[in-house]
Amino acid sequence: MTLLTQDEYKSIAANLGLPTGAFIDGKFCPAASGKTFETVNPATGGKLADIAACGAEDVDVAVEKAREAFDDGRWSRLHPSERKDVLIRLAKLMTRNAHELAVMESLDSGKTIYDCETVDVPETIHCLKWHAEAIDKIYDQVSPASDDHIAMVVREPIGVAGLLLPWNFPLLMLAWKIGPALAAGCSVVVKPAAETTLTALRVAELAMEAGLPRGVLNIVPGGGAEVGEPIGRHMDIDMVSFTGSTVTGKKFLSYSAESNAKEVVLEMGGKNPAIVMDDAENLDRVAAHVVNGAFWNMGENCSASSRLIVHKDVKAELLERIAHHAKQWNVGDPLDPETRMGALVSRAHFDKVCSYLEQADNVVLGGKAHDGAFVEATVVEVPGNDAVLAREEIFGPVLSVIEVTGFDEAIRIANDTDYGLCASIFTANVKHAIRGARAIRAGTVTVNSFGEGDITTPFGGYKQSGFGGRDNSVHAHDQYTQLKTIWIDLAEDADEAVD
Ligand SMILES: NC(=O)C1=CN([C@@H]2O[C@H](COP(=O)(O)OP(=O)(O)OC[C@H]3O[C@@H](n4cnc5c(N)ncnc54)[C@H](O)[C@@H]3O)[C@@H](O)[C@H]2O)C=CC1
Ligand code: BAL
Repeated sequence: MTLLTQDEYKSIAANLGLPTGAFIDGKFCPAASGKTFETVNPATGGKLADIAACGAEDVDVAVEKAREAFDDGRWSRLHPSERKDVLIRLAKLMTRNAHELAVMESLDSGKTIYDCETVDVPETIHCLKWHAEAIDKIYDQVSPASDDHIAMVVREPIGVAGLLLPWNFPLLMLAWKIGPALAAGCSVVVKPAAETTLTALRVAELAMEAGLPRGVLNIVPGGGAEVGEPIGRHMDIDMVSFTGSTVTGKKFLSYSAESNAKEVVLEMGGKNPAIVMDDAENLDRVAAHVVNGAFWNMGENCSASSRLIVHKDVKAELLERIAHHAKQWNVGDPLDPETRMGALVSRAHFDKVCSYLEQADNVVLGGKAHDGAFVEATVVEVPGNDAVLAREEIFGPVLSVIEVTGFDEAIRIANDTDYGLCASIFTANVKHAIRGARAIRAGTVTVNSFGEGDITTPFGGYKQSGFGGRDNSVHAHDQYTQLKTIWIDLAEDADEAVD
């Protein structure tokens, strides 16, 4: 991806046509109530657009249209390779409109244009392509039944899926959900986070241009109580896949139990440890990974390494090197391609992060907040793992440092959390690396690096970080399909028939 100049990005921003309606049955429409809500650029506080503020009535229409599309087979019963072709056309259209999508994403969320151009947009496109390419290569099975029977085990699309998105990776989380759901043949009703609705609406428009039949992809903007809960409680939605906070995620279990027992997949919060042992090689490289893990996307990342669990013998040197690397994470105008840390997503979230900064007694680095929802890369030493800053998901650029004296203590502290999304361990000792990776109760453990794996590896959490399934990889496909057994009797006579 070739980056443009700040002026060129500003010019794209000034000329953007922003989508503002709900997207239902292949077209934009106002909310049934006629209400709208403002979406703002968190870096400036300026209004970007008034978006349709939908409610339960709009969810009902979107589900009805999604169900119609699913039942008549206009998408669900296409040959998988035909679905693949449409999704690949969508990926190509997104590539053609990549700068526009990146600018829209940056304006709406405060993310840096650098990340939008180099990560969010290309990974979104890659994700859609990957699931499209996979779909005609995942085979059904014939079970090893006796000579008198043949049994087929087939995967069918689950039906209408409700997809609930967070604001920290608006495009990428859309792709993580619609990629496998649409490839599998489902119809979907998407609720973007109210803070970041624009790019999902634009993708829906591009999907129509790519040839996706109407009714298959519906986007219903609005608030959690107004749109999210009606999706969770809807009697004609077959499953929901949610990414967001643990508090809200858990509500979907009640919604499901109190409605139609729909399947629920939850990808929730994290308080992810980065363990650095005294034998870790190349502390400079380790520091670069720790800084990237803690501050990338302003720490607004469920997999952010927000707890540094470091051996006392290397702590001083590591903190020095962290300070050196953190200086490169400059705060600035998100549309400047040199900026590495943009604005937090909203004034409300900024206030929440600032309230944590106020509780920090021993700030080693940063600690300052600036108007326009900007927070510096911050490192805080905490007295132990019981400190609020070590336990709660801050979702901002704040790294809490906990000192330990040995491997077993490091693992115990790493696991002393309600969460279990990701973890990393830095050590040259192969036994510690493997024992640590096995002992840490988290869905992804990286060794000598920070990361989430990639599209080929499943992503999701243990404990209160996840429930019911995984995003990414072929396993994501499981969420959006169900298994059916077709049992065929081949017996010739009555005796064999009842065996
Ligand atoms: N793990 C993750 O990826 C994310 C974690 N968070 C954490 O959550 C905190 C709060 O951020 P929020 O935006 O409020 O996250 P949230 O978890 O409340 O929002 C996620 C999605 O759920 C919807 N929602 C909210 N309340 C709902 C309800 N009662 N019923 C149904 N749907 C509902 C939202 O509109 C949004 O689309 C953040 O400070 C951060 O700590 C936020 C976003 C992503
Ligand atoms: N890091 C991808 C998932 C999330 O932050 O919500």
